[in-house]
Order: sequence, then C-alpha cells, then structure tokens
Amino acid sequence: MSEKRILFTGGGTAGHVVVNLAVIPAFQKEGWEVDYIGSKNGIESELISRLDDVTYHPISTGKLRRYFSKENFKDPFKVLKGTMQAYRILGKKKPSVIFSKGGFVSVPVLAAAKMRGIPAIIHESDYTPGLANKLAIPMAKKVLATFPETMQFLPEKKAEWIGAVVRNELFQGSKKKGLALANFTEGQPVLLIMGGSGGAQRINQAVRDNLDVLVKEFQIIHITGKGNVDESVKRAGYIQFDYVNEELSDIFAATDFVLSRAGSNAIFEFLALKKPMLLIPLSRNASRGDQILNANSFKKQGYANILEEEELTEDRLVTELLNLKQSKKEKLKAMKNYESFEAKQKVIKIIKDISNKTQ
Ligand SMILES: CC(=O)N[C@H]1[C@@H](OP(=O)(O)OP(=O)(O)OC[C@H]2O[C@@H](n3ccc(=O)[nH]c3=O)[C@H](O)[C@@H]2O)O[C@H](CO)[C@@H](O)[C@@H]1O
Repeated sequence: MSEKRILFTGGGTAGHVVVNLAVIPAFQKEGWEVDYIGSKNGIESELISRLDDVTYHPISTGKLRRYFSKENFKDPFKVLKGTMQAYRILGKKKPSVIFSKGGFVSVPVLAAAKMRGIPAIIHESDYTPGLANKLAIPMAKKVLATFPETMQFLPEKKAEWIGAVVRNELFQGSKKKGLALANFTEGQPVLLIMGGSGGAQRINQAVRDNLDVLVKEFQIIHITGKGNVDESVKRAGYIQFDYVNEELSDIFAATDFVLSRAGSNAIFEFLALKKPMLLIPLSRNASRGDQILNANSFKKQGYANILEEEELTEDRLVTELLNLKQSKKEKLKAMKNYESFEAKQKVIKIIKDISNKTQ
C-alpha cells in the first residue's frame, strides 16, 4: 500500500493553528504521514512541536501590517523565497492533499501547491475571509467556513459550510483539577478572562483597574498573553497565566463565565462548552473588524453580550459582567442545542475525498 501523506499549514496566531491541532491526530491514527509548513518563529512552531511525529518545515514568510514599516518593502522577497522553499518541500514530500488554516504563512504554500498541482483545502473560521485567505482562495480547490454567514463572501463553487472544529480534549477537562490549579474553591462563580491567543492589553488593564470590585463577585482566572503577567497584582481569588496549553481543558471545566475577545475559534469553544460570554471584539481601528462581526452573530443568537472597546470604561466593565451573571439562564437556554462534533468529521471526510481523487 502506498504511504498516505498530508501537509498542513497555517500560523501567525494560535487561531490559525488550533483547527490543525484538532484534525492532525485523526489522520495520524489512520497511519497518515503528517508534514507541517509554518514560519520559523511563529506560535505555530511551538504549538506543532508539542505533537509527536509531525515533521515541521519552517519557511521564510512576510507579515501583514496595517501600518507603514520599512519591513513592508522586504516582504514580497520573503514571500517569494517562502514560495520557492515550499515548492521544494512539496516536491520532496509529495503530499496528496494540503489543509490550510490561513494566516500569512499559508499564502506561499498555496502558491507552491498550485504550481505542483496538489489540491489544497482552506478553512476560514472568521465571519469574513482574512486577507491571507482572500489571496489563497483562487489557488485552492475548496474553502470551508465556520460561520454559515461567511458563505456569501466565498466563491459559490468552492465553498462549503462545515461549522466550528473544536479540539476533542477541551471536552475532557476536570472542574476539580481546574479549581485546584487556580487554588479556588467551589463557592464563588469562576470568571475566565481570555484576550485572544496573544492577550489584550486593553482588557488586561481594565480588569486590573476593577479588580477590587470584581473579586467580590467572581473568582478570576486571567489569561494575559505571553509576557503580560503582572506579578505586582495579587489578590485572593485572582490568578494569572500568560498562555495555557494542556491545562486549558481543566480551566474551561472550572469556568462559569467568560470575558473574551471575539476570535472565532475561542468563542466557538466557549459555545461548545456552554459558557455564557461577554465579548469585547477587537476594534475597527486595530483590525478589519472581523471580530465585531463574529461577536454580533453570537449576540444575535443569544449566546453572548457585547461591550465595544470604545465603551470600555471602568463602570461599564463591572456593569456588563454583572449583567452577564444575571443573564446566565437565558444564555444557557440559547446554547443548549448547539452541537459541535459533526464539523470535525466533515472536514476529515472532505480532505480524504479530495486526496483519494488525486491518488
Ligand atoms: C489579533 C488577531 O489577529 N486575532 C485573530 C486571531 O485570534 P486568536 O489567535 O486569538 O484566535 P482565536 O480566538 O480564534 O483562537 C485562539 C485559540 O487559542 C487557544 N488558546 C488561547 C489562549 C491560551 O492560553 N491557550 C490556548 O490554547 C484558544 O483556546 C483558541 O483555540 O485569529 C482568529 C481566527 O482567525 C481571529 O478571529 C482573530 O481576529
């Protein structure tokens, strides 16, 4: 029997890696060889290195900047170099299919795949496609979407709605372990604060400014983002982590309420685990506004409340968190029938079908 080989790509932020983390073990279990193309120093190299038996290939990559920088002039050359590196890797490894979770590192991989005639599948987890995926879609065979609303922005012939892919292990956490990890008790409800995989300075500051009031209402687990733990802030019932890996499932199990950015993977995880959430989407000043659309979709369905960053004043944060506490019942009712298991199986089937056609 010929060796089955798949290549994954995606990176820049954890949101462009976690779907790959969810899908890779399923292919390994069935004997597939797995390669990954990512950047040298991006978070994907660290997250993928935690998996066994995945061959990681770093390539040169540009970065998307929404501001002027001298680096912007060097980027086209880096992307060109990355494309040549990816072309060589694909020629050597000969995967029958490529799965891309997006982020800028995926663009040269998709270009090289097109040149090699290897079919590629893209996953778009945000409400509207990001720039990297917009560039890559013409070179892909298929585009899968998390939000049903995203279908209107994708080419009809290539697009398929599959829903959110959530890592299995997130459903297997232990509340007891999560509470123990934070040194918390069963009493007060637990509020998890997560500002996206990189943390959110604005949210971190607002939380710290209101900590004395908030610890009277909640026990608080604050994921600050790498390098953002403030050791000088200490309270009973408050604990900080910069980034959490394996323990995340236990922390989720111990969580009653969430205060978060509106990155799509994170909010679908909270939904799948039925956690009432207050979302502070990344503002239009700092992004293309995709998190605002993600958050609005969740609000419309009754899963989340929204506090816009422009309205993030001291009193509003506390008021909105108290409102969230009050609205627990209705949020849980809205989330009750949401099921997330099918999406992963659908992705795996689509990848296998396309791979079979090329063999
Ligand atoms: C600033 C930015 O560009 N944000 C984008 C980025 O967000 P970001 O990288 O934050 O992505 P998401 O919120 O979608 O996902 C974050 C993922 O990281 C995991 N996690 C987070 C913290 C932690 O300590 N441990 C951990 O494992 C979460 O469980 C989740 O699976 O990609 C998302 C998906 O395209 C977009 O919606 C966001 O707009």
